[in-house]
Amino acid sequence: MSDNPLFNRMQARIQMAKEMSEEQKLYRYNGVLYPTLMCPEENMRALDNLKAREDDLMLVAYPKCGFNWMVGVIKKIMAEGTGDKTERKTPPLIEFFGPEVLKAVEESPSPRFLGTHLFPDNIPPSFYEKKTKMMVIFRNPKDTLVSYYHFCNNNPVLPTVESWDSFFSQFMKGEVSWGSYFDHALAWDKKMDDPNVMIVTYEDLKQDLKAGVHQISNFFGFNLTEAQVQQIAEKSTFSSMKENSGQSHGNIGNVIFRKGEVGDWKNHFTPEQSREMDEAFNKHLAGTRLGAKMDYQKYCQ
Ligand SMILES: Nc1ncnc2c1ncn2[C@@H]1O[C@H](COP(=O)(O)OS(=O)(=O)O)[C@@H](OP(=O)(O)O)[C@H]1O
Repeated sequence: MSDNPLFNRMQARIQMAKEMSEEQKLYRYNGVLYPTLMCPEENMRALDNLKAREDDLMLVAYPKCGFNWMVGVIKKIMAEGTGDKTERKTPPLIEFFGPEVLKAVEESPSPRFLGTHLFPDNIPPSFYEKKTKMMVIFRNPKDTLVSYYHFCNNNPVLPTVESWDSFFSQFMKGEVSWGSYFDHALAWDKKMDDPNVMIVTYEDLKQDLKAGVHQISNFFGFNLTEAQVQQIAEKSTFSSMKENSGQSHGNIGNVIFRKGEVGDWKNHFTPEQSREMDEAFNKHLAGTRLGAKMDYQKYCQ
């Protein structure tokens, strides 16, 4: 037993997962697949009662697009920007909360840091009503798929993947937890003019993390010094976050912080699968602003 109740809860869920069949590990809520143990129906229903605040910081990501990376970055920005360096261990995913945690979140002081993998239309409406600032991180679909494949293979609360080929097909059909990558991307593309939404890409952040930290802190209204930005960027590299992942995430840390690279898809995709993804990208995202921002040709071809 760890002295961190969150790690213990995760361990308990892993134990429960061992007693479940593979089919039981996912269920559908409003037509979309979710992991049964992490976001049961009770959690999803409880979200109807979550009241957003104007000064909440909201992080949104389709699974495996760099959510945990940005959790690290935003926590550090908040610590520097507010001067409150208390280490908060609660993972900010609102769909993992459940009624009890939600109650505590309702009572916690501003600014609150929240996050989600939910499709934009399934985020509680009060976030839009309150004009809460939402930062969205996207990653190229080929590396996202590879990262998702490894995550499913190594996370006992998710169904074990039968094979690379079968996971590839499931992802392309949107038959994975939180639904279709392309549906998420298209929905966010339509919100790119919203001044309360900022979309960043994993690849741009890999290229220049310092510029990214600047951009993110400005978006959330924190005016950091050059030295603070520099220090946050240094502590948020893949190697430094992986090194600290036991502390920050417990046993699952090694699974989340796997490789942290752009282009690992080249080690997994067959030429045929690569073509299939290119076609899907062209069909859904070519000609969109988000599609252009992703620079698919540079990172996926
Ligand atoms: N600091 C840093 N720099 C670069 N890349 C990083 C960093 N932190 C996490 N990662 C990589 O992000 C991938 C995990 O994505 P998520 O955190 O969104 O996963 S989750 O859906 O919330 O479980 C996963 O990608 P893969 O390594 O390709 O699997 C992580 O390694």
